[in-house]
Amino acid sequence: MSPTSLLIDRIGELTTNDETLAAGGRLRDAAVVVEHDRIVWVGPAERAPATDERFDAAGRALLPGWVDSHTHLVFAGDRTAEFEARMAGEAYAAGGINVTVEATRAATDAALDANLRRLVGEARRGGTTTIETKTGYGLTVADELRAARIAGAHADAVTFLGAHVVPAGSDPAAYLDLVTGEMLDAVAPHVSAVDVFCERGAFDAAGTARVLAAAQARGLATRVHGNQLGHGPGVQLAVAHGSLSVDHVGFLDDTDIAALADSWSPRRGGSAPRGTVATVLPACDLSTRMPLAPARALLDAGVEVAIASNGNPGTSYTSSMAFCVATAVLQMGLTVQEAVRAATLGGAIALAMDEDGWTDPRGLAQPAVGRIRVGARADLHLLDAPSITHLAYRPGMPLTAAVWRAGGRVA
Ligand SMILES: N=CN[C@@H](CCC(=O)O)C(=O)O
Ligand SMILES: [Zn+2]
Repeated sequence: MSPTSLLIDRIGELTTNDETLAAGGRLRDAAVVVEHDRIVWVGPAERAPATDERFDAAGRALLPGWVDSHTHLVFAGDRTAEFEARMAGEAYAAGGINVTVEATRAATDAALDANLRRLVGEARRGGTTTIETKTGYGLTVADELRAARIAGAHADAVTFLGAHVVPAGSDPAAYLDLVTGEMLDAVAPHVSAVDVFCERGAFDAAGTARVLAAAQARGLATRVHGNQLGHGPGVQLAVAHGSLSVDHVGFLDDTDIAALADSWSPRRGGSAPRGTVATVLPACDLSTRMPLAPARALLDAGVEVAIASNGNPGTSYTSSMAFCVATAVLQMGLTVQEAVRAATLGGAIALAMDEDGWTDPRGLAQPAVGRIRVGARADLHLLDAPSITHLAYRPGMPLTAAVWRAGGRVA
């Protein structure tokens, strides 16, 4: 029996993120053919091959599904009161994390699983087809292990964030020993990367370096939450350790931007085979009333930038990548094309997952998502709009018309 093939045609504007297909990666009056979970043909609609099924895009815009490379969705409880206090003028502090830790530890496996399923479902309905999520609200060996297992049932990539904060009542030195030893050993088989919150009130430079080294010793990729609440050593440590991404990047000086840019320069020194992605989190910047990360300056310097939701109950309770893209355009000075690329291919480069879902700790895997081209996973997002420009031109409007993930319709 021949495989079922689906033709999506009459695409008014196709954003591919593939410069080899067209200048700027955009095609007009295009078509895409999907077989099973893969894209098998991309080109002008009038040359499309015959297929078993057809979907009429009716002149609307098609783009890759969002790749949300930074979320914290294994949690229980909510932090409405903290948010209200912040909107009344209180500053965000890392300590609020412990409120969610307490609620998460008290929750049943079933409750955590149901909440994660709900949030991933919300994300999918908004066009997200690849999602990373982190542990980090358990902070005991058993609770982190359970978070990693539950995360693995719903997310495409799972990151260990035992080094989120030192849990209330723990000795900082003993906790760092635990995170880099027994906890990491327990969680390692269930995660593809290790993250650390390098910030005042969380982990300092020495602690961060220890976490990154321990992860690398176990062959795991690394990421850093860096420069979120003030200037700090997070960006420099991430680059020095060859981390796949450093996320938040709100407070950067020229040397931070230069270090990130150098990491992507073909002339760079050091042993890391590729650069560190700067992941900006616009919804978080707004929700914490922090300055928006300098995404424009990062792009201008030649840094690979990703946009992610940072979905979590404390600093960014949203999974809307469309909102993040609109904010990046309207407030951070990106063009719509730059923002869409950062929220799709940028995230895929940050995750560095190959087609089997394996994360290359050195970041050299060719991402199977984030692009519309032959061989890519068929993760497609149809807008109820003629172009991606409408994502920023009509901010806040429900523009997702259809979503396919690995060839299957999910919204
Ligand atoms: N910065 C550290 N972690 C999260 C916040 C977690 C929380 O406040 O619950 C973040 O990325 O913003
Ligand atoms: Zn985060």
